[in-house]
Amino acid sequence: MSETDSNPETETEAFGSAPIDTSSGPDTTAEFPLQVDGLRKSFGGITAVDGATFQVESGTLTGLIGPNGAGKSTTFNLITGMLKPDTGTVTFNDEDITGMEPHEIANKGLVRTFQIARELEDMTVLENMMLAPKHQRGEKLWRSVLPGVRGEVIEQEEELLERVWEVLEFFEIDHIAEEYAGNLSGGQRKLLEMARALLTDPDMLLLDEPFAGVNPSLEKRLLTHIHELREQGYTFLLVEHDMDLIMENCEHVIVLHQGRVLTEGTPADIKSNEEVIEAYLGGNV
Ligand SMILES: Nc1ncnc2c1ncn2[C@@H]1O[C@H](COP(=O)(O)OP(=O)(O)OP(=O)(O)O)[C@@H](O)[C@H]1O
Repeated sequence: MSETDSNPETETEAFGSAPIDTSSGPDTTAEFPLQVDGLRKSFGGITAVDGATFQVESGTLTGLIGPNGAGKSTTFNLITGMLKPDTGTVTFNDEDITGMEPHEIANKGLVRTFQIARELEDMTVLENMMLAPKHQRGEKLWRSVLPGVRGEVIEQEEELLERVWEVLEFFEIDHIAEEYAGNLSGGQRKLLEMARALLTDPDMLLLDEPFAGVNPSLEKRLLTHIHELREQGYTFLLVEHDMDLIMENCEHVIVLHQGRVLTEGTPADIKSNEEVIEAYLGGNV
């Protein structure tokens, strides 16, 4: 068992991550890269998402909240192509992406973090990074392997490796590059998940409860990285149950209730909104 796994205190090291090369950062120009319009999805008799309409402004950390069963996960799955909507549209960077496959949507720069799959637990952090799905846009890192151009392939691998280390350093997990993913603590896994997502050169990241099971010091570190990336122009949509965390970190909050947007606004607006309080208490709105 690794030192980092057995001793969570090692996660409390000081902040100060390496700067990341923004030349491969987001290149979106849309003011509202993500637009969701009239999204609806039913499962048998249950309408999970019922006409959700909202948009996310570029370069913001926007929170998507709502009581249990409000439709947050289903909305995420509809946006990222894991589910197809019954009606409604999802637009990303001014392109209609409704009904596209998850990998096509990821290739467009809209990426969600994924838990480290079981089969990746027996691989090191570095191997996990090397196996992360690569972005095809601009073919920056991962052009197809053409027979007879060995030099070019080696060059691309070196380029990828350089980028991998850059991202590992940014998330301050370069020192555990040789550690097996299965030995990581909950928080370190989350950092690796986000590092893998960043390697795909996204414009926008969808984070579904990224702080679940994360100790407070690593939570702070994750948040620091998210804010740094946001300042570099990345856009975030965050589903999170911890209301204090949402209120302290998001500049805009969208409240889902019974599959549709109940209200949205600044954290201060949301905190004092009677309808929101009632929705969370289970009252009728
Ligand atoms: N695959 C499915 N089949 C049947 N019902 C589903 C399915 N997925 C979601 N639902 C139902 O749709 C509604 C919305 O669920 P969803 O998971 O999207 O809400 P949520 O806001 O993410 O909830 P939570 O905060 O509890 O995770 C719930 O009533 C849920 O039971």
